[in-house]
Amino acid sequence: MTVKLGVPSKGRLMEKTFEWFGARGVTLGRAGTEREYAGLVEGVEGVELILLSAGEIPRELAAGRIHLGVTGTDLVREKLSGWNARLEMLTEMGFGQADLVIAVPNAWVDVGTLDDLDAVAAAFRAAHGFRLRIATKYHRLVRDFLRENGVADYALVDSQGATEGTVKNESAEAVADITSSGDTLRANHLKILEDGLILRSQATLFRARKAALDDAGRAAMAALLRRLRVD
Ligand SMILES: Nc1ncnc2c1ncn2[C@@H]1O[C@H](COP(=O)(O)OP(=O)(O)OP(=O)(O)O)[C@@H](O)[C@H]1O
Ligand SMILES: O=P(O)(O)OC[C@H]1O[C@H](OP(=O)(O)OP(=O)(O)O)[C@H](O)[C@@H]1O
Repeated sequence: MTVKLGVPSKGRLMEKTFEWFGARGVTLGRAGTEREYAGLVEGVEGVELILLSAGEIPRELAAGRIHLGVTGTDLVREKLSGWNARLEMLTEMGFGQADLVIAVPNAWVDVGTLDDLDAVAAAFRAAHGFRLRIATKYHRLVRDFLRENGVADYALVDSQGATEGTVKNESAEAVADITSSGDTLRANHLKILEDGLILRSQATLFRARKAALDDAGRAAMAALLRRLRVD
């Protein structure tokens, strides 16, 4: 039985993951064209590369359909309740660093903290007859964070991309999204609340606790982890 390794299928996470494995003597690559999601592995026996959306990797690991997977800690925490019981974090990989934050328009000069947001949210509802909208794709993490911080009078609006644009487009008043350099927030005239950091994330190698392996698979897993120096 081969060890199934799930890696993001595109963009910076895929490229950096290939580099990270390459630096440890394991060559990962695409088989065929850019649109083909089969992978190649060289330098270690018995390992199969599966290219997947970064957002699907947590669930594939939890279901035991892949044995190892690379994705952001933000996506694992968002997609899996009780993630720790289902996945084991093997190593942080030192790239894909990003912060999940709550941001509001720069023009809201009186709003700098979550308490201010809470106050504005109540006033907003009274004035407009609907709740202040926060656009995000991180529903679980944002709801938990706002509940813990006593902010209740809001509605989440689902946004699967270009989230910072929702304020200008008037489909939300605030956003909860990933920021790295801060360029996207600045370009969209948004500021992070002083206590608005929900979590810090980076690309991480995870192992599925549930995925079964036979003797040959266990030997391949041990050899791979030795090579990656995470055993
Ligand atoms: N600007 C950024 N800099 C560094 N890491 C980032 C940045 N934006 C997102 N990430 C991280 O990259 C990972 C993948 O992000 P995202 O879900 O946006 O990927 P995607 O390319 O849209 O993937 P999918 O195929 O799932 O749609 C997440 O863990 C996220 O934290
Ligand atoms: O702080 P910055 O360095 O500007 O990076 C942050 C941006 O990067 C990500 O978007 P991505 O490019 O992955 O596109 P998306 O909108 O489809 O998520 C994230 O959603 C932010 O929009």
